[in-house]
Amino acid sequence: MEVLLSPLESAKFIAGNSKDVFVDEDGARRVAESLFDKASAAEFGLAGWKSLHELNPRSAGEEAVDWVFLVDTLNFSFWSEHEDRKYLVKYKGKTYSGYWSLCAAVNRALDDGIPITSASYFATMTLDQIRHVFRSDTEVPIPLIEERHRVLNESGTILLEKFGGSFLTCVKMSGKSAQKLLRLVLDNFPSYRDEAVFEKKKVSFYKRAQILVADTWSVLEGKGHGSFNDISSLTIFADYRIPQVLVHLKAMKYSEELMKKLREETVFKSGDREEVEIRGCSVWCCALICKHLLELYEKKGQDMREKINAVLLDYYLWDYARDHREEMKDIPFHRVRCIYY
Ligand SMILES: Nc1nc2c(c(CN[C@H]3C=C[C@H](O)[C@@H]3O)cn2[C@@H]2O[C@H](COP(=O)(O)O)[C@@H](O)[C@H]2O)c(=O)[nH]1
Repeated sequence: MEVLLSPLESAKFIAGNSKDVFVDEDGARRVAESLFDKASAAEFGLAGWKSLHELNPRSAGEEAVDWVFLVDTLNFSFWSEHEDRKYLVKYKGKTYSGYWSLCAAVNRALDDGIPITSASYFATMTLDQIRHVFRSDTEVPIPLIEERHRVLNESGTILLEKFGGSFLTCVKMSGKSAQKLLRLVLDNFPSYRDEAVFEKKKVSFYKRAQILVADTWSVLEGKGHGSFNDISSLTIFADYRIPQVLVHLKAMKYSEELMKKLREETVFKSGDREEVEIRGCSVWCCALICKHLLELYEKKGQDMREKINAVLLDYYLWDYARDHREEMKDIPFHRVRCIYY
């Protein structure tokens, strides 16, 4: 087996050999043009991570970084088999679904005095304690509860043994490099190794590892230990929502055969060709959108490389997908049960 390709190299290779998913270059350019005015607005920037999302930590201290590590260790697989029967968590008078239900459950536990973000606690949590912390306010439990138990015990034990129980220690070791922090996470935490084989090449997505680095950058407000000088080298995070919004915005297309399988709610396995093509083409499509956006600003004599990168584009598109659920209901998302996204 040859060398493992980086997420960006993987995306380019997959998009160049994909059979059922197509990146539409003109569509990507049109999306960039539609984002032109928004890209310089506040909600597109780093500050939006806190100002737009009430469940995210307000502070930028060690406990906020630990919150990010815990949440991103569990940041996977929130989709439900039936849209009308799903895992929901009520918190401070509001009902949260999907990814936000995870954050609501974590904040509910902290309010109840459960030190859920402390490695010394989650390293040895029992399955029953996990069931209690992530209990649902419907009859539908959080998906993959046993896997969540396993990855929490595993990650907590490693954080204790190698980093004194604090993810901030790991961040400090990265020397303000996003790529070094990404490498530290991948080398030490097995559940973050999100890889596949495509056309006999080893490809990578590293969705949770990259979003962990991005959320660390965000919670530290791009300052101090979080002032990563290479944050623009990250790709978007290949989940199951970004592909949906890219198809909705006509920057990406599926073959008829694939669309039929998605509409039939086929459950794919992690590493299936269709899944790898959907994820890889999404990453490549967003790399093109970023490139076009920067070129549009350059034509206006503006260097926006500090303001526009795949992380901020991803956050914007993910929030867009959340806010336009109704308009996007005819675009199916791909279903995989896994711990990677
Ligand atoms: N590409 C990308 N995927 C993301 C996120 C987030 C939340 N993070 C940020 C959001 C606000 C704050 O700024 C957080 O930093 C969750 N997901 C993924 O989505 C899926 C859940 O979707 P739904 O079932 O609709 O809740 C699941 O695979 C989950 O892993 C992101 O930002 N980008």
